[in-house]
Amino acid sequence: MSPESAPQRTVGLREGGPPTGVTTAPPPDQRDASRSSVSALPVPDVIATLGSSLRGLTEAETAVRRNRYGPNELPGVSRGQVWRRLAAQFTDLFAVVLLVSSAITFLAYWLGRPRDPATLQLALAILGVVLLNAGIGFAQEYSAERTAESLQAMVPHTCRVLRDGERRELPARDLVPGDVVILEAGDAVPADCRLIEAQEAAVNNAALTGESDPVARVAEPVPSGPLLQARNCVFMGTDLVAGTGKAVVFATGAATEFGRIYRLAAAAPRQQTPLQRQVALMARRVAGVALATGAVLFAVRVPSGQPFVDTFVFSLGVMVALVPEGLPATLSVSLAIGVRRMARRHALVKQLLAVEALGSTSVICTDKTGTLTQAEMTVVQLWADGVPHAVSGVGYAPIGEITDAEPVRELLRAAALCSNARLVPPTGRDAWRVLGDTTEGALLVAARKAGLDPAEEEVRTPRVAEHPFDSARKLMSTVHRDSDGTFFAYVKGAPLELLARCDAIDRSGTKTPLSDPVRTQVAAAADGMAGQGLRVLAVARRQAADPRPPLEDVESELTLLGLAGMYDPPRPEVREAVHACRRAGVRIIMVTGDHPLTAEAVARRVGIVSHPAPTVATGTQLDALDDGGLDALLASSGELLLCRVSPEHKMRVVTALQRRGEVVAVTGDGANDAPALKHADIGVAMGASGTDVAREAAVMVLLDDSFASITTAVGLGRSVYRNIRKFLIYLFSHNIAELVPILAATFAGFPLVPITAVQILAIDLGSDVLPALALGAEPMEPDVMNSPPRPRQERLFSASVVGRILFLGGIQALGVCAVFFWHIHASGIPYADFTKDSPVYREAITMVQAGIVVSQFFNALAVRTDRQSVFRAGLLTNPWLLAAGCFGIGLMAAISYAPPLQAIFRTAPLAPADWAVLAAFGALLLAAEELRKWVLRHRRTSPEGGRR
Ligand SMILES: Nc1ncnc2c1ncn2[C@@H]1O[C@H](COP(=O)(O)OP(=O)(O)OP(=O)(O)O)[C@@H](O)[C@H]1O
Repeated sequence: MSPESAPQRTVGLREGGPPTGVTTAPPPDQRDASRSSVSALPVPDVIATLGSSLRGLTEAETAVRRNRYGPNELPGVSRGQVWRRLAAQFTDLFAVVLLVSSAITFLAYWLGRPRDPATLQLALAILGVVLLNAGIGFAQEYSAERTAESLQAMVPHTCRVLRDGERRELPARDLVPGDVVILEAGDAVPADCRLIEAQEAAVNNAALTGESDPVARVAEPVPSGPLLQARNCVFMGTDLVAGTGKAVVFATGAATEFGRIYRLAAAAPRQQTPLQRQVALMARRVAGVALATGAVLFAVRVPSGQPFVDTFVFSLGVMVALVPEGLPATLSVSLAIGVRRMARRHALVKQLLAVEALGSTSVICTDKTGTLTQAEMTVVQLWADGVPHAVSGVGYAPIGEITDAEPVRELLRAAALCSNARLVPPTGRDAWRVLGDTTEGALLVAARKAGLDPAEEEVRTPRVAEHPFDSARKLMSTVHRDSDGTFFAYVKGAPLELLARCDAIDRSGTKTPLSDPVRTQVAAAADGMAGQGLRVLAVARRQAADPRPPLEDVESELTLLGLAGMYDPPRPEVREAVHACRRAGVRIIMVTGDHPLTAEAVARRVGIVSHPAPTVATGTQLDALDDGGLDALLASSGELLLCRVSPEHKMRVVTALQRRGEVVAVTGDGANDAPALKHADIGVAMGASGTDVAREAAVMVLLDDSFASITTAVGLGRSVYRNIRKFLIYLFSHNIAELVPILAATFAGFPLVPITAVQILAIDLGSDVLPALALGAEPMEPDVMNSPPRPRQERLFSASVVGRILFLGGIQALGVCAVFFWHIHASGIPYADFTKDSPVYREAITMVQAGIVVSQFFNALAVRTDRQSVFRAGLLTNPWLLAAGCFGIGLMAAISYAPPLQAIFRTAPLAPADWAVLAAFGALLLAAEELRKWVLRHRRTSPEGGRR
């Protein structure tokens, strides 16, 4: 190969990085060809192809390549996004409306003759609102994103590299194709590499394949085939779990296999959550109403001879008053509180709005192993030579009783040889551990209980080839060289799948043809174990003609050695969580790769199944159904188990459920679960055992992997939604109290406004914010899981919510109109004689502002319950709310009495009798609400459907 052609081939091995204009990426077929040739070429040729050498690259060459291929980073973590996110805060509809209003007000101030400082104040105040909201929104999103980033930080920060023949430690992002990296057990692989040296190397490919069993790696060339299966390649995001090696990098950053999956997952559009949709809709409507009202007022006042600029600023002020400024911040803070509460209960939510979607979750599709069970397998039953044998002992400690019958020993010897897990003895006070797949770990434990030493067996009959486990085939096989030079293949896997590939059975060491009655007997033995909730594996053997037989040859004409049944205890907390879901009308569908009988037994143990005959469908049955059939299956039964399914089935089921209008939460741990996780309303990944690709695709990560944490999160999600509804009613009702007096004054021909825009902003951003936040942080109500999930179509602004806003806002508006006009009329001054500085006018507008603040205090108490009396719920149960209300009244008192604030707000000091009148109005509001709730409680049905 000529040196000039080398870099060209290298480019062909990656897709990311900035274009150079020197060499272009070859077409996909050539690219794929060069990718697979990486594994097929002898070491010297690979190194030459990649334009490198055994001494690594030179510094000069790496500089050129870094420029050409860019840093070895996954897309999406670049800092540039931060600015885009910040800018996005200003493009939301609230922000745009407010920014335009502020700009126009500035213009009005500038053009005004004389310039009115009140106009400038208003412009600045509106701008302040936008900046404040954007700042809060950005800070929250950014911190949530940082959490997500740190979760997926699996690409190592540093790595050891040979450069100019010297060993160096470098940031992993500096790696380029052609670099030679040095790997040791425990290292995360920093890029996609071809091994050029390997001593006993094994990797854990869980991040890419979802299978956590360590697989052996070699440096020799292997036949071309799927790159991910090449035994001489190691990939970014995976770990070297044993041995050492040197490897030459052939793909970095986005061009790696991990990068490809990552990009695929990122490309699938994330579903909008119900609240996102509703808030967007509401924002549009409110902005529309605000604009229309401003325009109407302008149109009414200009012909009546009011100064043009004044009228314009006044109309704008009303418009701004109508936009609920505090809403976005309150909404995010309330959701953030939900996120924090969930994190405390082991559920880490990556997106704020997912908190609320959790609250409307109507179906949870859950895995079995690890989520419902403890993922701690113990072989408790064996079946060999036609006889069942019990195994005693618990956990991974190889202590327990087992028969020493030869067929059992041979069964366990084969199972142990065909395993990649490792058993780690306790160090200090911790227990025995399994490194790798727990199913295989359990088999190793059983082998040791039978007196076998798996390591010794491996030395006596070394492994020469392996066909790793995959959940579609449900089998794994290895080929070994026996001491006499013959080759044997050992295969283990799901009983039915394996039995179909057997034509003989081992009878006391003799190969006997597998007759149909014996086949039935084996299947019955497997079903018997599965029926007890055991995970069952069959083990078989065959002699192999050569050391590397193709898969079809290895996994055919096998001799069955027996069955192993392992118990995985249910998580103790799951039963109660399942019960809570039942009460809450949340359907649970178990989706598992395991045997239907095992699945059913486990489902019964944790309470998912109580019916004598639940609906059980296998992956094969799902394949036979068209979309209509699948819809019918999902509609037909409450208790449904989907068994022997693949991640593709999971995706299909999620889509079908969503078609039926369900809000679906789905769990997943493998990389190939990513599409289903992304597509679901709530993708739930496992924090302890899942892959990072799954964690990236999911919106929620369970730190403890337990199903119970999903249920808790659903409860908290519901509670957040209720709280959001409370503060929406609270915030919107006072908007009516602000708007109605303005309209009343306009239509009554009063020349001035009963409340100024700056006063309104003081309410919206001063006295109202803290009570709204306190409402958003109300503790979870005990009955939150007693009602069915909110229908997906249910509007946040349902008829009952809008009705309540109008009811509460109407009473407030009546009150403030009454105090305003009573003040004005009691003075006896004609309307036309009022100016902005008339003392009576200043008193009247102070009364209006204070009237709203005081009635909002009572309003906050009233909205805490839907139907129940607030006195029964306890007036003091949310002390933050009382404190926040008192703060608001204190702030209002300062605005009324402190001279500097009086100057800004044009207010006047109120007399004690004035406060008493306002308090009486507030109490009236609370009494009216109590009456409404009483009527509601004594009617048989209510739109709130039995809630508090
Ligand atoms: N390491 C393994 N080697 C061989 N066969 C295995 C191995 N692990 C599992 N099996 C077999 O394949 C079947 C399916 O396993 P798989 O891991 O795909 O299920 P799963 O979806 O992860 O199950 P769960 O829902 O319990 O998490 C098992 O029932 C078992 O019979």
